[in-house]
Amino acid sequence: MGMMNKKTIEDIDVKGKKVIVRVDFNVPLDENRKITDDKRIVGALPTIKYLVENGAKTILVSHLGRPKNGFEDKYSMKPTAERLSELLGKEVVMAADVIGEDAKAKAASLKSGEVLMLENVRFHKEEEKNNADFAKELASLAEIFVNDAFGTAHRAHASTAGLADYLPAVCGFLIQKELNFMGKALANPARPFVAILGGAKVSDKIAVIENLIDKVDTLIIGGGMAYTFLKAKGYKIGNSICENDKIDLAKSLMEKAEKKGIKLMLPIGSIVGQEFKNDTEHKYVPSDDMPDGWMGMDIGSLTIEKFSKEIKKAKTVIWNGPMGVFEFPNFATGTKEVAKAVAESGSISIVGGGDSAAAVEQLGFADKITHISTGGGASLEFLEGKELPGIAVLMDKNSRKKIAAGNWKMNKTAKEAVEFVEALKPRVADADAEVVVGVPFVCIPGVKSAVEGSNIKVAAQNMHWEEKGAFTGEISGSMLSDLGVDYVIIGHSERRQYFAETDETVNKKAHAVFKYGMTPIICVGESLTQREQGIMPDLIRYQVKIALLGLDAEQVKKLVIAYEPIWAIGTGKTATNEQANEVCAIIRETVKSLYDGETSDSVRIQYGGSVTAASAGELFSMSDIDGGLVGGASLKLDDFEKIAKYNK
Ligand SMILES: Nc1ncnc2c1ncn2[C@@H]1O[C@H](COP(=O)(O)OP(=O)(O)OP(=O)(O)O)[C@@H](O)[C@H]1O
Ligand SMILES: O=C(O)[C@H](O)COP(=O)(O)O
Repeated sequence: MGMMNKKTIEDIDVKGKKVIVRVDFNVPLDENRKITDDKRIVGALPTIKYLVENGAKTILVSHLGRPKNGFEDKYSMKPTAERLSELLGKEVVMAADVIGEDAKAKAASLKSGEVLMLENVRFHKEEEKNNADFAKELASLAEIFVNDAFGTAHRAHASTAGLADYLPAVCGFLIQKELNFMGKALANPARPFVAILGGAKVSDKIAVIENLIDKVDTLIIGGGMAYTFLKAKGYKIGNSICENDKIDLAKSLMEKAEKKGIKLMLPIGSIVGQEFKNDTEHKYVPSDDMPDGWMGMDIGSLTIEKFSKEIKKAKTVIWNGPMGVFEFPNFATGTKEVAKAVAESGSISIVGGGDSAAAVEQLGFADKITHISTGGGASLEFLEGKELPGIAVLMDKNSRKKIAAGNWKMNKTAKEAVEFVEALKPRVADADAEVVVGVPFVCIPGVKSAVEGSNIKVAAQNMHWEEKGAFTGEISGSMLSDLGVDYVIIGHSERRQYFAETDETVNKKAHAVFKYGMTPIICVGESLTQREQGIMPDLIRYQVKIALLGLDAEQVKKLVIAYEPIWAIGTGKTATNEQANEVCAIIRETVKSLYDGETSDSVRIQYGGSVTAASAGELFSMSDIDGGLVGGASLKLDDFEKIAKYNK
């Protein structure tokens, strides 16, 4: 999940800021240094245009080719700057160096909305060494680092990873797209999930197979690596490409697939040739009758039919590696037909890898593929489940720990409360969410000692803001903190409705809760009438603003805000996931407008209102919902356990 929840350029304020963007402008050039394929420059346009339109001072950095001796004109980024200028319809300033005086001067004089292209970052050998001083020099040109070069994200170089040691790091739209599609396909695929692996050698794709075999429903294996598997099954494979030292591995992978009920499909026949060249004599042979002196160079028509049938049933397809020696026209049919099947499957289709991507593009299927990865090796390593350095260094979007807080309201005697939490402890010991029980005052001492040493926190359901005095029936902060209370729920709609709680008293209480070393859970929410009148957004913003008045950013980062639509409390009527998330997002946006992005990213916002064991999982996975304030369901062991373990 970590690899997918990364901050993007939309999560950071770029206006007026110097933003260094690692792009992948490693484009092919002909002998006259003319760009023969500008798709990588085109691919970076959404990010660059966003930065220009949002007033950033954009500094682009990329490598081109493999320069070995410092500056060489043939590796200059100049042609890419000129092409980008044409595509943007505006000037792109070209620096004469990377971290030299010219680059520094031009970066310093950039105005909002302008774009500067640095020279080839690989003119400095420190780039690929990820030399810290070099990364620091490069970082000194800017205030924010955006990585939008997925193709080099598997490399820990200064411009792809080192910059993040000195600058806040987010991703651009290209990398965001890679993470969304490939990350989601691997983490939570629509099923049936079919992976198609091909290419030359098993050794190139072992890690992918081992990572995918636990995730897929069907694994289709073609290309050269299929023959190692066929040999492992006891078939003769003639002169077909084979890695004899991988036979046992192939056997164990097939056994594992069998045990896990994964369908592992191999060619049932091949187009074989006598020599490894296009115009060699070739014919069809079934896999169980491969003659000596011949080598498998493509999958046969029956296999194409079998693979295509399986692909057409898929809801998610990942494909890496051609089905045959695709670069020879006589042996390209298998790859073409598989590309066609993937394009026509209507599945969420992801194609990674140089040849596979080339196949779908050359065949005109590119627009029917959901996502064609821009990275060859990078997408392979992503599919292997590896952490890519250029992604790992980016700031996490949402590292907020979910919180499952029970609000028992006026329920359970002190004895019943202790019995309940004693039973609850083992059930939630391995919960990923923070577990809190909001108990009546009289239960606090007993519950506090019962939960000692466990992961269960204790909340009070209210508190007075004064330290002490003539407030009959009230409880002060010092009394609660003396009992070791962790959280205090304030501003609950029932207290607003029955006990004259106001936004102003909520604010006073919030300050008092912090004063005594505890953390407030501040409730806000609208009535059905207010929602129907369309005043909910302004009301929520108002309630949040008054509640937080005078609190500093550090305090707000710690506290919890609970969105509780009054019409959903105790009614069995839960807000939809979208409704709940929409309001939580309004609350987060309000916090951002009052403080800053870091504070709004840190504050936890939970939903309350008829949360159940069944609804918690999806609710808590919404982007702006960080857990739940749970009434009725928190009084039932099974339900509250399931809510606390929302993701298991
Ligand atoms: N039956 C076969 N026998 C020998 N070589 C094969 C066979 N089928 C495919 N190949 C070779 O596989 C190579 C491509 O494999 P590779 O794994 O690089 O695919 P890819 O899609 O480019 O993936 P990536 O970009 O991730 O490396 C081609 O050069 C092709 O000749
Ligand atoms: O504080 C609460 O938990 C809310 O009032 C929700 O109560 P409910 O889950 O019983 O609707």
